[in-house]
Amino acid sequence: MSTEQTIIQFEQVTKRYDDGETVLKSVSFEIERGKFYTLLGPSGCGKTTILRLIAGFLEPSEGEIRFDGKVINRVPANERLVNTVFQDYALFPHLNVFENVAFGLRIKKLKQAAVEAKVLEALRFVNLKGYEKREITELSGGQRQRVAIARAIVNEPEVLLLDEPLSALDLKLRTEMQYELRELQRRLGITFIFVTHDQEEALAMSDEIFVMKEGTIQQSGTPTDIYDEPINRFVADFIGESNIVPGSMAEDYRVQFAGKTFECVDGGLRPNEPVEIVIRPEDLEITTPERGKLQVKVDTQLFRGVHYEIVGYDEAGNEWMVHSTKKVEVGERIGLDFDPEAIHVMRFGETEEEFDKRLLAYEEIGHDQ
Ligand SMILES: Nc1ncnc2c1ncn2[C@@H]1O[C@H](COP(=O)(O)OP(=O)(O)OP(=O)(O)O)[C@@H](O)[C@H]1O
Repeated sequence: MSTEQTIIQFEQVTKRYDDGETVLKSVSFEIERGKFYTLLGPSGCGKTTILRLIAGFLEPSEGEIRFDGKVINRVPANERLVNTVFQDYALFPHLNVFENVAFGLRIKKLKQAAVEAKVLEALRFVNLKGYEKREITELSGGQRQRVAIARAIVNEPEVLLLDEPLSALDLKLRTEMQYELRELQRRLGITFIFVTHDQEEALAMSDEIFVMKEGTIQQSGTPTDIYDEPINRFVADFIGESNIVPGSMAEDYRVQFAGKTFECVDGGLRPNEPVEIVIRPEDLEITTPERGKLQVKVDTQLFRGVHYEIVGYDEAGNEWMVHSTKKVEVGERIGLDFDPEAIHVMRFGETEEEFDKRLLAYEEIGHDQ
């Protein structure tokens, strides 16, 4: 359902390239004004294709793209209120910082005074005031990145598209730029659509994440929704580390796995229905074998700085990874404790729509009782 807040809408958009390959398969979503969105997924899943469709560099094969409620399938790129920051920044090496940022304004034939005012303001926004005369070759990777952003925001777009803009930076700078970009988006108040295949980056920066696989959106939601309630194995695996083990539903609030029955908070599934269980490594607590809900033999232990990463096997042969500040011994038998809330139950083959429907129906029943 589109609302006043909706700025971009994809309705069953399919994209086939000339070689016949379908790279987007009837994708529908909505983007709201003023939020930070991330398209997250492995290489080749169609993230850049979505950005290029929004920017107007590509036309959909089927379906409709709307901007502010109007269909824009055939509106040329230069008439869209959208700007793109490319992965390689695409700066002009023969122009200095000022002229790189001014480029789009000069094409629009703005007066010199207006160009100066706008360029200086854009440079101030990205903390590059005083760098106007610098050559592009005299800048660090992070500074080039900021010039590319200034060049995009100087046109006052309503939507900024960012295609893996941090991938060329080293880890430390990348983390700094994540904060800067997030902060910049808040200050500008415009919509950012950011592409990455790095799940930590997506979790840290976004209001909403679209998790993609093979030309489809598997799940969309806030970082906590997606982390805590992944709808399937692909999403659970892609976002953070998970223990995923086979099980079956006993009844509402009770699930079986590793040969035992456990209390959980999930429901709305058929009794005996086969399911997959997700428990995050940080939700498992190490205790004695007698006190633990699960008994596990430790196979490996790695020191990861803030915690130990411990991997062991239960008697049914399931692998369990635990993040703990406790040190254990390889070969030791330990107990694992966890809250019913830590168990997340996934139904095989469930789509996002079916998942939402089930949750809603289940919550409504809960309220009536
Ligand atoms: N011009 C083109 N002609 C034919 N196929 C293309 C073209 N551009 C992209 N593709 C194919 O479309 C699919 C999706 O590509 P896309 O660039 O959208 O993926 P991506 O998720 O952005 O990947 P990456 O993270 O590697 O950039 C890929 O299989 C790719 O090979």
